[in-house]
Amino acid sequence: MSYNTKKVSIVIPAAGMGKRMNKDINKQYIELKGKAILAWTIERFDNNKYVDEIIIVAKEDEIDFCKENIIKKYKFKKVKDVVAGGNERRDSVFNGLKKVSENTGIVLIHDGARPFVTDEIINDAIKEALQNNAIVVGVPVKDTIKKVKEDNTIVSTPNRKGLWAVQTPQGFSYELILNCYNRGIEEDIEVTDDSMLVEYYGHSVKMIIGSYKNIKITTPEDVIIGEAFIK
Ligand SMILES: Nc1ccn([C@@H]2O[C@H](COP(=O)(O)OP(=O)(O)OP(=O)(O)O)[C@@H](O)[C@H]2O)c(=O)n1
Ligand SMILES: C[C@](O)(CO)[C@H](O)COP(=O)(O)O
Repeated sequence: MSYNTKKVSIVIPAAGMGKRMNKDINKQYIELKGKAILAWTIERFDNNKYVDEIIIVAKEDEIDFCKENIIKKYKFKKVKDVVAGGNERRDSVFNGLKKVSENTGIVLIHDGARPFVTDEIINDAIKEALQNNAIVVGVPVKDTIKKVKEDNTIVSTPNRKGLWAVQTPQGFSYELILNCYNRGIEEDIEVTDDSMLVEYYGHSVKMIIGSYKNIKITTPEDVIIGEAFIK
């Protein structure tokens, strides 16, 4: 599949500190069933028939380790480059976007810490991004969500009906996401995902269904869960 005969590129931010994991190794390199989390994640995209290139964003001091122990070890074919990340996820994604080939049509941005993404979700994200220019993957929340003040006083309880837990991949036309990132970084807009920036600049973004298994490995409990259903 191509976007008007243009490429489908993937940016995988994997340059975080993993502070909430509270381990002495970066969570991307924790192994599930003997394989690093980041390797599982990259493999999903390297094996996808529509993906043309992959850009990995790693911590500056982990680039060589990543190249040797992940990219070379697992013989990934589509990884074009491993670039240095930044202080925030936003900065890391921007560094990755700048390395994407110019003739790219669609970019999917996917957390390195989400190794459970399926080929079906990837295909759906590419297809929907082709049609809608901007999409995010998510699932309807299962718990009641409350807005709480710093003194733990409950402010409000939004209607659960319209609330979704957002995941990745998040997919965009390359021109759109690069333009929003150029502006957002320049204006120092703080975001926790990529879609926020596209929404901030007034563009419509479509939600598509992901999977409750497409979790982000964030805290130690997630490793226990992940070990159970990685495959
Ligand atoms: N400066 C950063 C921060 C995060 N990420 C990546 O973005 C994804 C989602 O971020 P998160 O789960 O928050 O990772 P960390 O920031 O490492 O976690 P923590 O907040 O616990 O430190 C991860 O794959 C992480 O490696 C990144 O590339 N660059
Ligand atoms: C992008 C994301 O995974 C969507 O849920 C999430 O916002 C990343 O947040 P983090 O704090 O960088 O893990």
